Amino acid sequence: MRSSTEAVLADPAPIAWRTGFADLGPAFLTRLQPTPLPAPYWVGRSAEVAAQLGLDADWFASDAALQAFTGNQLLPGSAPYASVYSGHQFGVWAGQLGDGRAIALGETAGGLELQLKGAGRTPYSRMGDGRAVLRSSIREFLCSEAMAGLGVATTRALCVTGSDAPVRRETLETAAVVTRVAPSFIRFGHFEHFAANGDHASLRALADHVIDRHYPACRDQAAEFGGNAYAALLRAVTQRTAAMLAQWQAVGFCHGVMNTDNMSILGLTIDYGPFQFLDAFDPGHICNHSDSQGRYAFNRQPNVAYWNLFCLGQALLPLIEDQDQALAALETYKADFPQALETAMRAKLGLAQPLDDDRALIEATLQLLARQRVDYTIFWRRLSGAVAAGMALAPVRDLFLDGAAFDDWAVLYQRRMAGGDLGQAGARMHAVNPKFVLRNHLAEQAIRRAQEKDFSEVERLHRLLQTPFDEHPGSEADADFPPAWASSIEISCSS
Ligand SMILES: Nc1ncnc2c1ncn2[C@@H]1O[C@H](COP(=O)(O)OP(=O)(O)OP(=O)(O)O)[C@@H](O)[C@H]1O
Ligand SMILES: [Mg+2]
Repeated sequence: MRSSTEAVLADPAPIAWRTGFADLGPAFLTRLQPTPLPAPYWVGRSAEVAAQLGLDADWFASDAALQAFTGNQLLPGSAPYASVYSGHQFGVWAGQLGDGRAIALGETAGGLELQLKGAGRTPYSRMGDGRAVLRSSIREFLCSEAMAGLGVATTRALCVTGSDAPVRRETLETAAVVTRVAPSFIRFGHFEHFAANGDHASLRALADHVIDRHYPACRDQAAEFGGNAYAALLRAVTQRTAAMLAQWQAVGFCHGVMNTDNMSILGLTIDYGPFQFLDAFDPGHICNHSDSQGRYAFNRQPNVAYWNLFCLGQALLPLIEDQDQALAALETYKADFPQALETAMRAKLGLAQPLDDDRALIEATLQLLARQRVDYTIFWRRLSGAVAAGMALAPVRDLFLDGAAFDDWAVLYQRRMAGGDLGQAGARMHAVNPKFVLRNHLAEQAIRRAQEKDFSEVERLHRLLQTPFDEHPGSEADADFPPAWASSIEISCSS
């Protein structure tokens, strides 16, 4: 390892860069270098993300790549920076935050930003050490890629590297760096920052950048909002956020820290901290051990997203100028989210053509699952198999303690499915109801092995979760109920 990040890798440059967010200037970011970590090693790598970036496979396996993605050597042409944002945390204005441990390497010519999470202190670190621990980095890597495999809008993870450098949390842990990839890492909090400071010129520059780069159609849609493209932007972000929330709720994903600084302007899932995929279906489940009030409980997520969008709307108001236009843009959430969720749930049930009563059937299904705390993922997968086998519901019924309640529901479901092609319905259901999700205990097993320097479980899970709708014979244990010890796993904001 070289002692300084000033050292530049030899040609040929593995990545072509273009200017992007960084062009907005010093009000938005601070140029700086990642802080090196000693003797890094690979923990996990995504060939799929590497291919999206057009990385040469041999180079991606090289020591040069290992050093670059740990922040130990600069990639040619990269000009790293950390950006400033603010935000509301747990419903309270938190003031200035910013990339306290994420350092952007820049934007590729293909329009993807690369960011090292855990690459050292920045001017926005406040009391933090700028680092991320191996445990949370593995969770972020695996979950980003698992969400992509599920078809959920998300930032991606190229790789994780580790180092034996100690990092203090509740106990002494070791450092790791996740290389994240997304078209943009701009958050609602970036807008809130400039609005709160009354810096409307920067606010406008940021909004124009986001429209030009990511939402060009908003210029045309401005006509619907009295010529105001920023109101069209607010509506577009609202629509994407509604779509993302419907995906989360349908797949049983609990984010855990839906602060406005963790809301992507592109409607991507960002910041994999105390997240959890539901095991037993408990609508009020709180996955973040630090969330004592349950603000971010599973069933509150859709409303929190709307609350967060409202904060974004407030921040954009100096540009939108007309409060009614802003409210009209936000209003779309109230129709879009339920509509998107209903579509997703109908697909999970295998219903091809929508009928008026579907909403009632969906509600009855979720209430039944909630009352009996049935495992969410296993229920849907077994139901898919049961339908494919011609309504052979016995294995699904086995999941319920109160069989009579299941039978009552089954009458409704069978009536709804009558006359349809069950083979086709089952096939459709298998394509939307995953067999595998990154349950906490699976991540935990991979983490424990990785802490012993055995990264095979990270690799195995990563591969499995890329195609979570496939059967993967031999991986039955990964699709099974969580073991008893899983309920004792405590996931907090500490990472
Ligand atoms: N160890 C740390 N050192 C410095 N800053 C930190 C650290 N942990 C969190 N922060 C900062 O605290 C704020 C809130 O943290 P939060 O947990 O939401 O984000 P994060 O996990 O660091 O990163 P991201 O949102 O980029 O995934 C952010 O400004 C973040 O950069
Ligand atoms: Mg965050």
